[in-house]
Amino acid sequence: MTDKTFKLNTGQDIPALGLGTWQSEAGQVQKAVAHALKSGYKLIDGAYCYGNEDEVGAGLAEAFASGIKREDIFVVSKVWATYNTRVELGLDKSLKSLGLDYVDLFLVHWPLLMNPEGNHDKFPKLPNGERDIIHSHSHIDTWKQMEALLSTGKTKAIGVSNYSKRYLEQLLPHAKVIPAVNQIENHPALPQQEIVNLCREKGIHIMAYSPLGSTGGPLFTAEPVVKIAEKHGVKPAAVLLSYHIPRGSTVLAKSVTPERIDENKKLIDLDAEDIKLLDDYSNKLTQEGKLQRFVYPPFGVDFGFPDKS
Ligand SMILES: NC(=O)C1=CN([C@@H]2O[C@H](COP(=O)(O)OP(=O)(O)OC[C@H]3O[C@@H](n4cnc5c(N)ncnc54)[C@H](OP(=O)(O)O)[C@@H]3O)[C@@H](O)[C@H]2O)C=CC1
Ligand SMILES: O=C[C@H](O)[C@@H](O)[C@@H](O)[C@H](O)C(=O)O
Repeated sequence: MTDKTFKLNTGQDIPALGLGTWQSEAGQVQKAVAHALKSGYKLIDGAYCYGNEDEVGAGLAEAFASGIKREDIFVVSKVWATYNTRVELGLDKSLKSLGLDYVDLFLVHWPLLMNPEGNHDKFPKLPNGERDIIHSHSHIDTWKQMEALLSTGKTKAIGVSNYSKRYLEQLLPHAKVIPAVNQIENHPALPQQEIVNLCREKGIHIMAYSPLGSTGGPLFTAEPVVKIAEKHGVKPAAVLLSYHIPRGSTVLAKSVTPERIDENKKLIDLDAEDIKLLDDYSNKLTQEGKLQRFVYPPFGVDFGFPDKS
């Protein structure tokens, strides 16, 4: 599955499968990135916020030294929320850590501004312990800065992350460049179909994050996932990752474990019966108000996600 790609609205090919690096510890992530690239992965998803782009960069360098070419891989980074009024500076910092002169895709990580002059580079806090957010900032102004990045050559494409339908509808009338991507949490327990449908209509590619349910893979025991895995003789991870391919989405799987990095490449073709089983499960959770969102940082901001609004 590592050779399958989708087309972005920029004309670029984006791999269907990528290695995630959130919470990948320094000391492990270099090896994970190098191992993934040497074993055929073509996409690495990172972010300034993850605090490990130096090690990701060391992994890239290791892969390049083994003969992998820069132009054959797709590197993603994201501007962190304290840099949403300084996106080029954010990108420069990521590029320096990664040891690259461009990324293939640069995303707005979250559509809000945390105080750039606050008491911490990434997570400024107020005296009461809440995150220090500049509520008067418009995410549309961040997007205008993102658009200006394209002429610098430091990124081939720009996109967003954690954008709800409501936020996309605010942004799109003001966008000179339609985001190439919206990276969102997506799995059968959080299909976010209204966002996926709008993105499809507007030509915005979905990158699905936390496909296994994030840390520890809590979705491995979901009933339809187990059933489909047994039917195909694969592990639940293969079902959860494969779910995204017929949806036309790129899927990001994080692992620092070489055996799992290898295992996660082995996606399967889900048949119509499997897809119906997973869709029925999603619909049931939606109707019962039991959707599961695993990544919802304590920003204290209403991002417009129906399960959280
Ligand atoms: N834009 C955004 O705001 C966000 C983006 N992301 C991106 O998406 C990526 C993936 O999402 P993430 O939240 O990390 O979680 P995932 O859903 O990818 O799950 C990762 C967890 O599953 C474990 N795991 C991986 N493969 C297997 C396997 N085959 N069998 C058993 N366990 C397995 C990993 O363990 P181990 O590593 O120990 O092997 C880790 O604990 C992130 O790393 C990041 O790049 C994620 C969240 C938010
Ligand atoms: O990409 C992964 C997530 O969005 C992560 O960057 C955030 O959850 C961050 O740790 C936070 O606490 O705000």
